[in-house]
Amino acid sequence: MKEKGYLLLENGVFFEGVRVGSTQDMTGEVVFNTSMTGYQEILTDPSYADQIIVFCYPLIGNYGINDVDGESEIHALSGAVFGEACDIPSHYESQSSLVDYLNKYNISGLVNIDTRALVKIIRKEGTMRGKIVSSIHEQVAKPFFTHKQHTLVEEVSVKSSVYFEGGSPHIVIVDYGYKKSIRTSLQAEGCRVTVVPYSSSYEWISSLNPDGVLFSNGPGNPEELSYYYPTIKKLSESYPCLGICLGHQLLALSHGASTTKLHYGHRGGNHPVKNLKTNKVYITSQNHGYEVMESSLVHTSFTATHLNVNDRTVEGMVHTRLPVLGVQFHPEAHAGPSDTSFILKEFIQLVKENAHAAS
Ligand SMILES: NC(=O)CC[C@H](N)C(=O)O
Repeated sequence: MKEKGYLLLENGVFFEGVRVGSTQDMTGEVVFNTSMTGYQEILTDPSYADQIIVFCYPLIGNYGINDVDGESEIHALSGAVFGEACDIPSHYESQSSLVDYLNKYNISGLVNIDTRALVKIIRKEGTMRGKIVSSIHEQVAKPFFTHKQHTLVEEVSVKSSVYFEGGSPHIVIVDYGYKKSIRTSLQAEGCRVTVVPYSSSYEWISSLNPDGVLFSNGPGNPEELSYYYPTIKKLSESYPCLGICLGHQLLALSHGASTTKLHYGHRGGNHPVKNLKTNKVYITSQNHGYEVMESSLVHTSFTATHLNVNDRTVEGMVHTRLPVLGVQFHPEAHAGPSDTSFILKEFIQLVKENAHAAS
């Protein structure tokens, strides 16, 4: 028997659908992703911790779930909402259906939702919290927040350092909830990689003798990590650095810039980003709810290198003196286009050049 379920929004509006996966009631920030494909990568991106993902594309699950495309072992999201979930997938790599996958990993899901109407509300009123529940009665009075003692990053970061064999250079990833594709892109370029917990000290990281440091993507408000700004700043003054998404925001904040929350965020695989030097536009993969305020970069030695063509948010920056850069989008792709994969190559080149300069 199919069990009825509801998505209740903080503004009182609710949508009725059918429960799939875990039938546990869940709360989270309701965000939408416009990607047509890449649902497995999206469901396993740790940056979605404490969020309910609404998939805009009406039919999800067509090519099933495979053994290779997960971006992390963790399923940090609070829940997922679909128009239709395909239960007869077809693909040579497919190992299970989307619904079997949601069941296996205890992910609360909801199908048969008018995602178009739902996304219209979020676009108009802005991102808000919501709940996936089995019964609507008496829900409005119950809180939309689950009180947490710790930051979301603490939930998803590695607990101790992990080393991945490879050649040169040696890159340390400071893990705020990193996507596997960031590491594998570095390894594909010949790097050896050490992934360290988000709370690692400057002394610990420098004892690993990195040639470069990469601050990863991750969930939540970057300002929750203000305690770590001095460490991040010191690392960026000592090593070539790249920040991706949350890592980009943290680099900016640690140098004195500010961040603010976007009305409904950028989550999808076709966000146009303009390189301000060349005027070239790249189609990028994105997943962020906060932005670095362009006006605040004057308090730092960073200059904006990329802007989002849709709303002019800062999508990239470079330090004027140090070999340090940040991108708000995802050069590692997965989900989404790999058109900006050269950013990772350029970072490795920067690391190599600076290693030569130092020796
Ligand atoms: N993917 C990310 O790193 C997201 C960064 C941050 N949590 C934001 O929503 O803006």
